[in-house]
Amino acid sequence: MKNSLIIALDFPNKQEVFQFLEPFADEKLFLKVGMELFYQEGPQIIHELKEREHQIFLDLKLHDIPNTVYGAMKGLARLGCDLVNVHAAGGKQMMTAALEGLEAGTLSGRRRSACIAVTQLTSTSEMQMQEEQLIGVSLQESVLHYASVAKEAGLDGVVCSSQEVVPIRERIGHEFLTVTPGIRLSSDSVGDQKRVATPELAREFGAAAIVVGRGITRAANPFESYQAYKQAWEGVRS
Ligand SMILES: O=c1ccn([C@@H]2O[C@H](COP(=O)(O)O)[C@@H](O)[C@H]2O)c(=O)[nH]1
Repeated sequence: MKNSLIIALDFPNKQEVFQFLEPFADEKLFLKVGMELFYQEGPQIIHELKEREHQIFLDLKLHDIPNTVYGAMKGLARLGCDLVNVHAAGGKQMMTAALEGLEAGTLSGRRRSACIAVTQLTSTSEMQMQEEQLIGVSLQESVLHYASVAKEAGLDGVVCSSQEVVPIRERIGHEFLTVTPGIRLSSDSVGDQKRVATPELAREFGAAAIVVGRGITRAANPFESYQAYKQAWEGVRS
């Protein structure tokens, strides 16, 4: 998981996924399946990607009452994904229930999926957070608070922007995973993301993994673009 580049498969169906993956035939990738693809293709898409020996982040961002999240995670655990997630805003009890569900549903002899919590979406700016969520602290404080609650609930890490990686690692420790979307090369358009960073900057900050979607999937040459992101992300690690 550490030092991974995770490709967000934001496609409407599996035909487009497998067409996208054609040039990557020799690569074992870390792939993120989100709501768009999972709601169309269901669990079968996970089985098919795992058969090809890719690692999977199932990004469904569960957020509901603890009992419902427990049941949902128990079911998802059987898919054997490497990483799953919830929204930290669901609270500590909900996050604990998510972990309990995962543990209850993990098949014997298998490792349970790592579970992380979304703090503040990378498409949220400080002003939006304060005005729309009526949160009266800085965005960094809000992210740090959610990260601390996720740690107390026993989760393995968080989804945050690269900009919050250093304070999270200082407060919670270097083993706590920081998975960072909102990654752009300096030549890319930012789109709907607000808190962005280049792969180089994410590496310098110490992010555990970066998530890249459109910069690769919508590139004229996705394979070349993947190589460019990978080179920038891997750089020379200290
Ligand atoms: O805070 C978050 C949480 C999840 N995401 C997901 O990551 C990718 C990013 O895609 P890009 O095309 O590189 O912007 C996407 O699947 C989001 O659902 C996020 O961006 N921010």
